This record gives sequence, structure tokens and C-alpha cells, in this order.
Amino acid sequence: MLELKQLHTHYGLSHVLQGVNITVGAGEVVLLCGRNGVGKTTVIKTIAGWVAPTSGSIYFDGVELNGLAPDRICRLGIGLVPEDRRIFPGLTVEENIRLGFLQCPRRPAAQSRRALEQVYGQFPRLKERRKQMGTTLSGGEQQMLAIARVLVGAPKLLLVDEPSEGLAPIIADEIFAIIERLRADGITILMVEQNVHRALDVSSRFYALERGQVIAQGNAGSRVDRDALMKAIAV
Ligand SMILES: Nc1ncnc2c1ncn2[C@@H]1O[C@H](COP(=O)(O)OP(=O)(O)OP(=O)(O)O)[C@@H](O)[C@H]1O
Repeated sequence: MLELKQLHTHYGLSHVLQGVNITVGAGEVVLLCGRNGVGKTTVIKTIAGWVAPTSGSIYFDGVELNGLAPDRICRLGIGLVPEDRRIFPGLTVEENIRLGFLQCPRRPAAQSRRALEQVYGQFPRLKERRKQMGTTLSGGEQQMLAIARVLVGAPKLLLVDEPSEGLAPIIADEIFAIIERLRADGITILMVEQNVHRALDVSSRFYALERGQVIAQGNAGSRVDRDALMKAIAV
């Protein structure tokens, strides 16, 4: 579904991605991990078109994404849940979710009510709190809201950046359970996560980055591959 080939990205003179090769197959949850500042978020932002690559290519369902604007990439079926969640102040939970239709209108307007009911089915807590201001939700609920807002756009591929960041372990577990459910629903996910042990339990495969390059990759279900990963990133 997604293929990054020899991807290089710079911020000015800083050469952040140095030839990254990553593939994500339909229905997989792929974990991208590594130490702070190695370029994980930059991979996600480059795929979503927020940052332009200097060279290399990105193919999504056979379409080359390089040079496309973020809204075009979104319409092709790639949804990004950013690290900072970006809940809009002054808007209720439901209004925040509805922004997902505007941000990425892949669904005909007639289907939006159904899409809303569908995400409320997946996130009953958001339904209960639909009239509450989005910014007054707890951290875990705000993460759910950020995911729900992208899901109403019916993405084929979900990019999720550090979903458990700043959450208590028990709340982080809820978020990982959501990732697991989305995977069971057939949604393809590329996830950046620092909580490697927990993230591996809901992933199919993993890649580890170091200084802008892939230094380890393997199957999340393989004990040998997991041990090699832990050695490579020393967690
Ligand atoms: N807009 C920017 N301008 C200049 N440098 C940047 C910019 N964004 C990120 N960087 C730098 O690029 C490098 C990679 O950053 P990136 O956010 O991709 O890393 P990361 O692996 O996601 O880190 P973390 O785990 O801390 O979120 C870092 O050295 C960072 O300081």
C-alpha cells in the first residue's frame, strides 16, 4: 500500500532523513520507533506532504506522492493524527469531529451522519461528551477525539504520531486497545511510538530509525526480531 524508497529530507542544511526505505502492506500495523530526534515525525510529515522530500520517492496505492499538497494526499486516503492532537479551542467534541469532513472530504455529504454514528459506535465516550468543549476532555479522550476526527474522512492509511504521549499507563493501554480494534476493522496504520514494548504487542511489523536511517526491522511477533530491536535501540 505504501512504499518509501531512498527517502531523503532536509530542514535547511540539516540532513534529517538519509535514505529511508519502508513499506506498509494493506491491513498491517507498522511501528516506527527509535530515540528522540532521529527523524520519526519527519517520516510521517514527509508522507503527509507537510514537509517536501529532497529526493527519493513515496508511492501510495501506486500513486507517487512526491510534490503533492497535503490536502491532495489526504483525499487520496491518508489521514494524519498529529503528535500535538490539535483539538480546536471553542468547539465542542462533535464540532471538532465534524471538522474532519471539511479537512478531508472523502465521503459524500449524504454519508456524513452515518460516519458520525460509526465513530460514536467506536468511541462511546465521545458520544456521551459530544456537547462538551473539546479542550476540556482528558488527555486520553483528546487522543480519541484526534483519531475520530481523522476516521470520519474514511482513510485507507492512518498515520499516528505518538498516540500514548503524556498519558498515564492505564489510559495509554486504552489507546493501544483502540489501535488493535482499528487493525481488526482492517485499517492500515503506520504508528510512531516511544512506548515500544506496548506498541509491539499491537503491531505486525516494526522499523527502527537511527540518525535518519533504518537500523533494524522485523516481525513484531518474532521473539528473535524483538530482541534484535531492543539491542539496536537499547531500551
Ligand atoms: N521544522 C524543523 N526545522 C528544523 N529542524 C527540525 C524541524 N523539525 C524537526 N527538526 C529536527 O530534525 C530532527 C528530527 O526530528 P523529528 O521530530 O523527526 O524526530 P523524532 O524522531 O520524531 O523525535 P521525537 O521522538 O523527539 O519526537 C531533530 O534533530 C529535530 O530537531
